[in-house]
Amino acid sequence: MTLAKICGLTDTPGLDAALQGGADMIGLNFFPPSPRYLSPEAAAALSAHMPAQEDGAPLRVGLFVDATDDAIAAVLAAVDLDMLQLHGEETPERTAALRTRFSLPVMKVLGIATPADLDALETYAPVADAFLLDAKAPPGAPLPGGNATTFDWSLLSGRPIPRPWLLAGGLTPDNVAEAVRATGAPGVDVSSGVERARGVKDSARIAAFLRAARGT
Ligand SMILES: O=C(O)c1ccccc1N[C@@H]1O[C@H](COP(=O)(O)O)[C@@H](O)[C@H]1O
Repeated sequence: MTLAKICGLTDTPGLDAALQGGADMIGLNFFPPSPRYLSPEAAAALSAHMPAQEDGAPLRVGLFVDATDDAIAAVLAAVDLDMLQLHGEETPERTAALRTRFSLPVMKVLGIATPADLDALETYAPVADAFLLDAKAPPGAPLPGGNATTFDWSLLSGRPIPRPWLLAGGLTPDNVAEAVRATGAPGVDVSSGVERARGVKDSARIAAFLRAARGT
């Protein structure tokens, strides 16, 4: 079954929809410019609504963009995370250092627009536990992700991905089944596509996305 991550949750109705729909991972956004940003305290309050890990809770993934060690440490002092999502320009060396420093698995994000962008898979494979393949942010976009932009999925065809991976970028309840069919992605990640306004999650769209992803 296709794994599903709901990213950028900010409130309990959205979290409840993700839990009830059987999300495998939830994303907490710690990039201050994002409309989905959570302070460490807000993330801790939201996380308190999650069931215990032994009761089958989804993995809590912390999204960071070129964050300092201190910023990540401040988050981890407030809320338990199961994985770090690195959505910035973190080098392989920085990725390895964060993985070691915080003893957490790391999902490195690669922005994809051309076949050459996939060459980074080999560079990061020794230091990343998983990959997230997202559309490269359009020029002038205010954020490096969360822009509701798809990329040309055919770029992935015939390209082995050397770690577990999620497909992201412009996914919605309406296109996720086709995205999985076209790419063979073992998992999918969504933020904008399950919102009713920028940064505001919609429970019905979360449920529909998870149904559609599950059906694949
Ligand atoms: O969602 C954000 O605000 C965000 C900010 C900075 C970096 C990444 C962000 N979101 C991630 O972007 C992808 C795709 O999002 P979308 O579904 O196209 O909106 C997803 O991995 C989010 O985790």
